[in-house]
Amino acid sequence: MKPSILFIGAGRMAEAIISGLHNKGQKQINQIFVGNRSNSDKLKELEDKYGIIPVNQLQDCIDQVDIIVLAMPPSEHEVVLENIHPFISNQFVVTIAAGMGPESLEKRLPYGTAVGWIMPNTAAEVGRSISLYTYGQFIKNEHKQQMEILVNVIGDSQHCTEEEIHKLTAITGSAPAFLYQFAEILISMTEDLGVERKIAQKLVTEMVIGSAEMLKTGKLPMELRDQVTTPGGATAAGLEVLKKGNFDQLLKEAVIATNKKAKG
Ligand SMILES: NC(=O)C1=CN([C@@H]2O[C@H](COP(=O)(O)OP(=O)(O)OC[C@H]3O[C@@H](n4cnc5c(N)ncnc54)[C@H](O)[C@@H]3O)[C@@H](O)[C@H]2O)C=CC1
Ligand SMILES: O=C(O)[C@@H]1CCC=N1
Repeated sequence: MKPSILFIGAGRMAEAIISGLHNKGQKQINQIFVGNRSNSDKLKELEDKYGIIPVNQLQDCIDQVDIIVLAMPPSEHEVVLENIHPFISNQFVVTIAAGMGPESLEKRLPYGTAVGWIMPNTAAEVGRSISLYTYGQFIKNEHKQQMEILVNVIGDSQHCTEEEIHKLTAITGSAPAFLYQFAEILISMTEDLGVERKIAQKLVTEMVIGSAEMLKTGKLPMELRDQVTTPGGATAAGLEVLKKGNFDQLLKEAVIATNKKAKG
């Protein structure tokens, strides 16, 4: 039987997964219910775009669903799990929140509840997330199939341990923001050189896409960097500035700070 899903939280990440289910998962799922803390306009928008069923009282629909996706901020998990606890029978409860692994879900749900954790990224919006996922201890085959539906409609995926996801949250979940920061600076500098914003954005975007395609060939980043860096040439002068400014160390510190904050 095709599973029905309840999303709790109707933000950016929930919409990206709902959109993926709408576009690619229609044949594999039954109904999608969505509940939000506030903002009924957002639920109406999702209803119009994807045909979801808006939910006012979560407890009214929990017994109609097979999967519950927790798509609200990590800080809201405690209260939401306490509220839904009495209504959980045999639903598969999956969180997408940073720092909220299966262990913390199991502690807050009835003993024996099947739980999972997905760490997606915002490229889910275009079906290109690399999503990390893991399970709790009460998982059955049907839950693995349900997890596959969720991760496959938003891109590629990698099964990990809970501990690995804690450590990799910065790398696959947050580092897109680091890359966008990098792009923003280059675009802004290009504009400062007198290039129109639209063109500047195109130049930097195509440079990033081309570089990503090169990485996909399987060549090592070091090898690709060396290909760009003519000995004694222009790029070497730029890389030297990054080295002197401790770019490597700064990036490492950003990763460590992100994971520290995510784990709470
Ligand atoms: N944005 C990102 O790149 C990623 C986000 N995540 C996780 O996804 C989750 C959602 O993040 P975003 O979609 O970016 O945030 P968002 O701010 O766009 O969405 C959060 C949604 O949760 C709702 N909400 C808040 N408290 C609630 C409650 N008590 N009950 C029901 N709904 C409630 C809000 O109204 C909002 O619709 C977070 O837990 C975050 O850690 C995970 C990976 C990447
Ligand atoms: O910033 C955050 O907390 C979330 C987790 C990974 C990406 N965004």
